[in-house]
Amino acid sequence: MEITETTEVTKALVRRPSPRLAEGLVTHIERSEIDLDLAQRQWQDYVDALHSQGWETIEVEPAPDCPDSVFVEDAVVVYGRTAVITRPGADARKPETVGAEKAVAALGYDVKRIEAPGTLDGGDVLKFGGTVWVGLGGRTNEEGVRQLREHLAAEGAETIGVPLTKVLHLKSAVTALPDGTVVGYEPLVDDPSVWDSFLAVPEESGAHVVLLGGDRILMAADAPRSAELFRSRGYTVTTVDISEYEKLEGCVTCLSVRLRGCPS
Ligand SMILES: NC(=O)NCCC[C@H](N)C(=O)O
Repeated sequence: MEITETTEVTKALVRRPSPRLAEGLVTHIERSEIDLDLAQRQWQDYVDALHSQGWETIEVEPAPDCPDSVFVEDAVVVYGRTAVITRPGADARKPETVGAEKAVAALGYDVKRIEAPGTLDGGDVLKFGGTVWVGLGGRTNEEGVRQLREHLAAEGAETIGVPLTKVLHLKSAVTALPDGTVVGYEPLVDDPSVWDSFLAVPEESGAHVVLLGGDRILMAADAPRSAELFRSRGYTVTTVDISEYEKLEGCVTCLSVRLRGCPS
């Protein structure tokens, strides 16, 4: 879709992949070999796709010693003027928050933190229409949800914990279309009845959409039938190949943090 001059420019945080990417964690799938060169090209294509859709990207300082740091969404949850620095459930990922905090503080966000014994990964946090659903699975615990609820209540959000047993993060299972319909690949969704409006998609990565503004969405290239389903509902779909990140249980959602209403 052509971007007109009147399209709102929105910002997104991204973080370039670590040279140690291949050492990233895998939990629910078998480890397979990562092609680092290809991963770097795919990351650049992802960033280029955001630019082509009118987004400005801001790079969080690289964390070369953190293999999973490219999955920047897990380190910070942004809601309105509040940025909640997470406390990732996997110890290897805890140092990633340092750079994320610098980035959001520099942008003028009101910075809050998840403190021990709370744990929370940003990939577990699905926000839509004033409600925040948080997956309670391997990475996020009840105390993490309680602290997030407290931080986001000040922004008027209602935060709800939901069960998560089949995939790494809540947003590995479900995301929301621009009209609020929650999309998920049913074999991997614990309880679709949590959402009033749920649409089953035919492919696992069809469950992952990034909202680009208006009727535009970004999704992975390996879910063509889901893309067709979204097009038939009137959405304009951009696709990116993120195969190397999927080998580490990453999705399109976790490679950026979209900053609508950024303070600066
Ligand atoms: N939000 C996300 O879906 N993040 C993906 C994180 C993948 C990484 N290998 C991890 O296990 O933490």
